[in-house]
Amino acid sequence: MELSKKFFSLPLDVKMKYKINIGESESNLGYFSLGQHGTDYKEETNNNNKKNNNTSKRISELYPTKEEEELYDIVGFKDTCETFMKCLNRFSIELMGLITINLNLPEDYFNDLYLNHPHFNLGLLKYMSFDDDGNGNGKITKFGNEPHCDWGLFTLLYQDDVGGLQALSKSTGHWINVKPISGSLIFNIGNVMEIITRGYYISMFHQVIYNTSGRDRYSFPFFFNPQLGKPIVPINNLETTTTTTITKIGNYIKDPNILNFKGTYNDYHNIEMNKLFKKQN
Ligand SMILES: O=C(O)CCC(=O)C(=O)O
Ligand SMILES: [Fe+2]
Repeated sequence: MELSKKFFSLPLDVKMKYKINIGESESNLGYFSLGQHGTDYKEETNNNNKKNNNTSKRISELYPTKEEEELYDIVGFKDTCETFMKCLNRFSIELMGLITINLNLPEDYFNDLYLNHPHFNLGLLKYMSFDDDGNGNGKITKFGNEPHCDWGLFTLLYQDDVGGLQALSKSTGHWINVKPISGSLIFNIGNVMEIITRGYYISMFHQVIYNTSGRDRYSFPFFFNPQLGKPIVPINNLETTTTTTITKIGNYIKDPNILNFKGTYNDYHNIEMNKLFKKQN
């Protein structure tokens, strides 16, 4: 937490050295400055396990070098991010095991499909606190993070104690505050989990409200996804009771035919990336 606060307090020109490179294959990696997200009022940097799976085509560095860590007083930044990702990856694999139990599948069901080389991303997010109320022309136009569903299998999210994350209740259609609980992680189902379980688990619309709390908010989402080249394979013989009912909130459209998706995780990732860039252009 302290290192991430220090990272975000570096001068903008330093942070921009690690900026996202739109057009690269993994263009969601790196640093996004405030204002680069349309109506989202957040700063963000994303790292993944590219060193471990050797699939990254990213050219520029994602992290400050050792010398830069010394220079900017953020010694341990890269190591801490990598250790955190390693622990969350191990925990995610355990969670996939628990999911097999819940679905009455053999315990090793997901091993070859998704768990040999999972693709994961760690986001470090800062939602700066603003003085205005976020309203324009009487309606809310500003968000911390616009309503959306996460894309992959699931997300594990650490949030500080400021608050602002909300999840959409399917039964009432109202936003519910996801109150910070010290020492906890939030488990959030993503779209790919909905596809492979044929809607047994449904991905959750969530948003972060525009921060006017008087304190900057920090959160660390860890996105756990299948390997990019692996096909998304729906589980046979799974009795499903529900299907996606809510498909559009704000600017985010969740494909109403999501359960018919066929292709690799990379194909799915590209569909979502294209939606994101279309929205931003
Ligand atoms: O900051 C948060 O609490 C949520 C972040 C989030 O939803 C995301 O990055 O996908
Ligand atoms: Fe999210």
